[in-house]
Amino acid sequence: AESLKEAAEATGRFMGTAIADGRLGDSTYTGIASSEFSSVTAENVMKWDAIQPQRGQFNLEPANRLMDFAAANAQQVWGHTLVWHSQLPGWVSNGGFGADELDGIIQDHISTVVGEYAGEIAYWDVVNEVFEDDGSLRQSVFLNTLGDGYIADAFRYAEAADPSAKLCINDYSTEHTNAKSDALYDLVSGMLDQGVPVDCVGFQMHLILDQYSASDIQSNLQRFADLGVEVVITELDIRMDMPSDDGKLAAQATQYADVVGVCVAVNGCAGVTIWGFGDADSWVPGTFPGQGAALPWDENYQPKPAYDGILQGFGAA
Ligand SMILES: OC[C@H]1CNC[C@@H](O)[C@@H]1O[C@@H]1O[C@H](CO)[C@@H](O[C@@H]2O[C@H](CO)[C@@H](O[C@@H]3O[C@H](CO)[C@@H](O)[C@H](O)[C@H]3O)[C@H](O)[C@H]2O)[C@H](O)[C@H]1O
Repeated sequence: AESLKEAAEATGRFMGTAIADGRLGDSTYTGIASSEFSSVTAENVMKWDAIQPQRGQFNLEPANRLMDFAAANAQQVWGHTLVWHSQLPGWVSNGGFGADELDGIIQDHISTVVGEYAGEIAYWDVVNEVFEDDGSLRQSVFLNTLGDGYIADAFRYAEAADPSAKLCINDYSTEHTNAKSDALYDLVSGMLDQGVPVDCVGFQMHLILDQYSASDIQSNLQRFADLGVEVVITELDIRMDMPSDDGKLAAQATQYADVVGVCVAVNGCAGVTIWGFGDADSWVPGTFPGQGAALPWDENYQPKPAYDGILQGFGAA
């Protein structure tokens, strides 16, 4: 295979990346983004604080830039994200709205944003990170004002706005079998029983070098796929303690191969998206001081051993 997207395509899957809006004017960046990936996710510009910064004021230009880029490169677009406790503008998080008004605000946000791109965005992260690591529902203005019904309602609003889009619930630290993935499993199977239009489950997979079990990740994802929903790896990166060295980079390549290989082994795993592709654009160093080098291209957009690891995971190297 000449590229990651071709390797993925050969297995009937997509290969995606998060796109940093600020890089779309950089030809080295866009060269890789257009040639290696068949799917793109907005890293930030489709989040509530960016797309509806003030009530009723929708800022679509940055999102449209991504839509235009994807259209020009025949790429699928993954919408990220509609209802999330983080990157929420103050007018929502501190609005002090009653239940009916907040419910209306969520419905208006979803119908406007999803409606704007109806038929153009293939997948949406409808709700993001609704659980705490212990499996309890995360405290948020949504849960505290509306109760847990806000989750199913968000899916119904998205379905009404674009029946053609696949609607996903997305979270992190759910790749292994644990209290959080068990709670997610119970929520998804419960919603399916109630006829809530959940089409897919996104596993972010912000992993740490050498801290994973491929066999456990595989059986965990398979149990979700056995519910009849698609499973997707949505934000993959594998961070290491800096400085990196040849041994760590080789281990990282093996870990990328194993994780991508899990997606290939799981019937119902639709694709893999990495959370950016160049270490210079990664969120990791800013959030985890002393850690980094999490992505398949280095600071100078040169491919790392991890690039071949991903090809290997798709059975192309
Ligand atoms: O945290 C990693 C993942 C976890 N899963 C959900 C997924 O959405 C999340 O992505 C990360 O989500 C983070 C916020 O939670 C993003 O970080 C934000 O990214 C934004 C856009 O670049 C930053 O906002 C800019 O900040 C600048 C200086 O502070 C301002 O000048 C800009 O106006 C402002 O847009 C925020 O500070 C920064 O916190 C990361 O880029 C993004 O990679």
